Amino acid sequence: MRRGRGLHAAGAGPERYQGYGRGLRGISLAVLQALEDGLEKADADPSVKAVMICGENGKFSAGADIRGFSSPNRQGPSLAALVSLIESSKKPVVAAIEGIALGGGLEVALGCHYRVAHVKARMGLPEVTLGLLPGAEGTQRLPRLIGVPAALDMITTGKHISAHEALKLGLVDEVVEANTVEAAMHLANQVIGQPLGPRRLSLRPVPPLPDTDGFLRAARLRVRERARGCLAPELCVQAVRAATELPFSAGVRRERELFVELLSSGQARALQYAFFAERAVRRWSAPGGAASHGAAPRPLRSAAVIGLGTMGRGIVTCLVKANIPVVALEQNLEYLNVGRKAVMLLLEREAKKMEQDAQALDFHNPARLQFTVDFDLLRDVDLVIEAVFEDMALKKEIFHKLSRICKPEALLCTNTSALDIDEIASATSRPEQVIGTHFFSPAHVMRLLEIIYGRHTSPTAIATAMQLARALRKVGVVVGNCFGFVGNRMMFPYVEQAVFLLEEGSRPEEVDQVLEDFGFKIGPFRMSDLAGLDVGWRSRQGQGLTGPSVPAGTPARQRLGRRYSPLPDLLCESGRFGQKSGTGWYRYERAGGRTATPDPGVHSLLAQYRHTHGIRPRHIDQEEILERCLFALINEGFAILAEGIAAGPEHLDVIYINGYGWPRHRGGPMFYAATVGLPRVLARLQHHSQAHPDVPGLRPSAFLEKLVAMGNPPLKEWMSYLSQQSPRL
Ligand SMILES: CCCCCCC/C=C/C(=O)SCCNC(=O)CCNC(=O)[C@H](O)C(C)(C)COP(=O)(O)OP(=O)(O)OC[C@H]1O[C@@H](n2cnc3c(N)ncnc32)[C@H](O)[C@@H]1OP(=O)(O)O
Repeated sequence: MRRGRGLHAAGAGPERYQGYGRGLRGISLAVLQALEDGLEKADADPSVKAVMICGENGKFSAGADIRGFSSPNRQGPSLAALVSLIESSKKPVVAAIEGIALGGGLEVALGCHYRVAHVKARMGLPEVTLGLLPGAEGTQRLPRLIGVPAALDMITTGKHISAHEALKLGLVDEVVEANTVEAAMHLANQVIGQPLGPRRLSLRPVPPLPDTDGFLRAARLRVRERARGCLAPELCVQAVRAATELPFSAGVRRERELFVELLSSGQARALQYAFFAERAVRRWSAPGGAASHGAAPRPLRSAAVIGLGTMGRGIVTCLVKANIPVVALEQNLEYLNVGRKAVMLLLEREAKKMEQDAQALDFHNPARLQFTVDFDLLRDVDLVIEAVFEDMALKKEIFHKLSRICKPEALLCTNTSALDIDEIASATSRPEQVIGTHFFSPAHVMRLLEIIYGRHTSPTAIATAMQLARALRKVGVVVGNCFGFVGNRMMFPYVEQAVFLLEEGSRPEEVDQVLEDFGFKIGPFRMSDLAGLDVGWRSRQGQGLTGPSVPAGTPARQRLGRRYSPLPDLLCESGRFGQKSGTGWYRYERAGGRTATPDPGVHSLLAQYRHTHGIRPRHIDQEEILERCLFALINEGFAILAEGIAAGPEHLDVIYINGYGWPRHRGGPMFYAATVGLPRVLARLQHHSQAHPDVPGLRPSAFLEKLVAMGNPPLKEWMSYLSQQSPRL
């Protein structure tokens, strides 16, 4: 609720109370105080017959100030008390909901006796995504208004719903296309004198279900399954259960207890950190001095995608969904037809998911989506995304062609997960226009877009790529150019450590279980099977780590002077490529099957391998599995920060949460390291590297050592301890 239009009284002439804070920054104490004062004044003033509450600048409220939850000095009027005050007003109170009513904002609206929403308004209780629950009595009022199933869905998912959905659910009384404030005032005038008792949600019973207990038990299991290890969804279910079992006031007490439990959990802090980290990475800077505030993006009115394999298809789909006309190009008609069919299938599915907006996709219209084998059609596009397979020579050939054909200002993007952006750019006459855009599979689903600048990439190109991320509704993170960039570079030591653990005595399913219990969606071996073991195999062959180019006489477990595990290569040599072939680190019901079963074939392969190399298997406990995998990944993160490849630890965390299945309620790997404490991370790495001196990835990074020596400063200060960042732009 914002200054100027915070609270209006309707009836004997509208009256205005001022002094309300800044809506999108959350409801401040000043807003709470002003609303309380305004309501008391309105109740005491006989000339005021009804009250209308609205926001400023077309936004009702984004809810409580999230930064306030971690402030130790939270004092002043409480939001819950204000909501009760609104509900108990003797004069009808109408909420005029424009823009957004989220969290505490929606709870204020639930305290009102009537709610009018603008047709474009969106409403929700997203507290669960911040590790909390709607603690201003929302878990008690919403089920009374819209019933347990719909309320539980909103509260446990935090999803935003449209005004039309809200009307269908009975959350709002009216949806208007014109002036919401006037419509609310009109309604307020109409209801003057009508009894308010039935409109006070705290006095209503919760609509009964045939088997409320069974419904809530099933819901609890569902949320546990959906958000493994995450507390908030489960406590949300408990709060709604309280609404069904207790009188309103006791339910509110229970809600408060659960809220306090969540607030003091580390998970709320981690989730709120993730919220702000995702916003912080929008402000990018690169070591040469280029930064988001000084760079304007170019318009993105049309795009082309080269290569219609798995990645290209997903990228075309997200461009079409973002309303950007696309030219999709393949090398020959045969591949083009296969790609076209696959893209159309994806778009049909997306259209079905979007239901009423499906028409808007309009993907049968050639002006929106065109398939071709003719490079000439790329002449006028604003943006090209090359998504062919990871072959440097092929990519360079394509970029050479693009630099001859495309208009000079076109942004030339390469979708690569590891290759050198500078080398690709060197094939063009305009390296300042070349940038890496690393999409994650499936590209139309995954939220992350890693944006990699090369030595010559211009600030305008970076700004335009960030704009692309926003248009595609993705989280764009700008990083520097190195092998594997940020995400994959940190992933290598994690997976490598997991494989060393197999050599020493673990089984794939044991390692996966530990990491899945930690909260990863899938462990490293299931993940490798899903991605296809042949992908890494080809890459290692290209690097000369396996295959015929390995010099004769190279020891089986040594490469380039360091320990190497050939286990993944052995699997591939025996035709185990993961899900696609029906066998990998696990066995599947058929080629292309998805149900992983521990495979005795892999167990005997491991036993044989250990025997061949004289390794005596040992029992490896969960703590060692977790520490060696996670701390190796985090250790690489510190090296990346020290090299200036990323502007801060938030970047690494946002990449891991959005692209690699890192559990959001643990805040990202670098936040996790800060939670564990850097001295402990360092001590455990030292311990493991002493125990396994030849295993790579465990020797602590110099930056981690430095931070510990400097007294373990808080995460937001880490970067100030780097003496110098390597200029990369
Ligand atoms: C016993 C004690 C009981 C206490 C009970 C308290 C119960 C109430 C709890 C709550 O209300 S928790 C908050 C619930 N609200 C939210 O989760 C909304 C969060 N915000 C958003 O989802 C989005 O910001 C938006 C509102 C949908 C707008 O998205 P958009 O992309 O347009 O803008 P952003 O870049 O995301 O935001 C702009 C700017 O505003 C900051 N911000 C937004 N909401 C809040 C907030 N609630 N608190 C503090 N700051 C907020 C956001 O960080 C951005 O800041 P900058 O990056 O520009 O600095």
